[in-house]
Amino acid sequence: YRRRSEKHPPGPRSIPLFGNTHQLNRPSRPEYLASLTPIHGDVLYFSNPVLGHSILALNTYEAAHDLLVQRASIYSDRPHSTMTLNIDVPTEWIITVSEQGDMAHVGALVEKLFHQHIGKNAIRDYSSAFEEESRMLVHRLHQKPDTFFDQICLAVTRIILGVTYDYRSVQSTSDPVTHLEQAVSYLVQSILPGRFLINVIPALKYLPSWLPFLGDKKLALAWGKKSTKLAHHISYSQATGTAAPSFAMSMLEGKDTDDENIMMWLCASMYAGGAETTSTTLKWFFFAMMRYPEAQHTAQAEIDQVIGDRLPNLNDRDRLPYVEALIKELLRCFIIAPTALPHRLMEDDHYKGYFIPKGAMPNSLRRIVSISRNEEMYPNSEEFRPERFLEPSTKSGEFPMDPHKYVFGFGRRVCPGIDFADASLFMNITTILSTTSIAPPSGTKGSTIALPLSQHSRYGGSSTFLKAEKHV
Ligand code: HEM
Repeated sequence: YRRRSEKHPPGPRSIPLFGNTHQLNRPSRPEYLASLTPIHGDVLYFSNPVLGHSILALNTYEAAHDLLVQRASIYSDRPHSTMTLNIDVPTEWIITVSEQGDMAHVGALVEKLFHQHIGKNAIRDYSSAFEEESRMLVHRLHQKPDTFFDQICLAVTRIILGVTYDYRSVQSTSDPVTHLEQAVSYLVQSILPGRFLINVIPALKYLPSWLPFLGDKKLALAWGKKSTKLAHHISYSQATGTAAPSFAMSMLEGKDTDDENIMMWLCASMYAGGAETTSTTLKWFFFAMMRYPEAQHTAQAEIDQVIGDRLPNLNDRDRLPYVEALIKELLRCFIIAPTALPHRLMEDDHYKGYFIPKGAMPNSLRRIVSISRNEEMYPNSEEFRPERFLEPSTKSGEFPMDPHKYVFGFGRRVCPGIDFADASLFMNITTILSTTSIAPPSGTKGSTIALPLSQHSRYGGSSTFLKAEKHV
């Protein structure tokens, strides 16, 4: 009775009994949410009273910080996903979606081991690997510039598998290991709140998949076949990489856990969390350099002046403020995880006078994108302008917020690979810029990249990238 009489945050009109979570199940979800914000404000609520399923969209940095960071102790769970379990994703993949309750000890291990092995201090240990891989990438790019998509995937795969398993045998873009990102994309889609009916009504998994409304189950089975096939390659690489120091090796030798399943989860999470995210950001980098040649030239001039003829290394970072600003602008403009991963509220809560029930998913629906397009913080936010991070933003007199503060998520589930990703982006971008000019394919004009920034980058993500790629 209490729960019914309390007021939830505002949201669109709901259907009696069934609420309105079904309204989110549409391909144009970000656009739909954007259209609701001016009407209902920055915290939107969607619910399904019958199934006890509710989703909270947080569209400002303040709201995301207040709930996911300040109240992290109750907002750090992950929702259960029947779709994920049903697609038969091998258990190694599930760490990123594990609920805190029964997996609390794993959550603590994630924090400890990732921090220890890929945190700020540990990155220095891998500096030569980052440098070597970025140089090899440039070498391959110069030989086959038209295959840059594949070469980026190969470079990112090699560095992650190298650091994780000391597995360095992936030599070519035809090695199926470089395409594991497909499995990751299935996993990410399978946990999106409201995306699949089977996540809302788990019992549907017991019904035969030929029933007309069970498309989700059929899809899950089809995805499952593909993911399992791809994930076998991870086990293969794990079996071969044992001699030299690596993330896997130090876990095998350490005393933190002797549960091999957990070790596998943690290792696979490195790839699951780090591969597609980093490679998609690098692909957007190529796009940005073609579309904004002036930013490319300014960065190259800075590198030439500061570094001269030698190749860059991680120690050069502090002396390259424009390159640093360019990476921030890349992360801000091309949000590759626009809705991040969903969190789950572990007990009833109140925020700004509204009641939020236990189990609600304060998903980052649109929050990351909407924060990055805040006009007060980033005037002319649709423009790609690295300079904005080198000067105070005109209205507030302060420097604009560093996108690292929101692009990698919030609170206890914040991306543990943030320093790793940052080092990898810096090394690849600086090495490419110091040796290579990026231009649209010869025979075409720069203007053939017809899409204005706003149309293809607003909602980011790799699928959006693929749409943009066709136009390029
Ligand atoms: C540009 C690169 C990257 C971006 C934009 C990114 C972004 C994110 C985001 C938004 C989340 C969800 C945070 C939340 O729920 O609040 C996440 C989680 C995660 N990321 Fe990253 N990430 C990147 C690179 C990496 C790398 C390089 C690794 C590892 C080597 C990694 C490992 C992970 C893991 C394991 C999680 C799950 C953490 C958990 O559930 O507790 N990520 N990342």
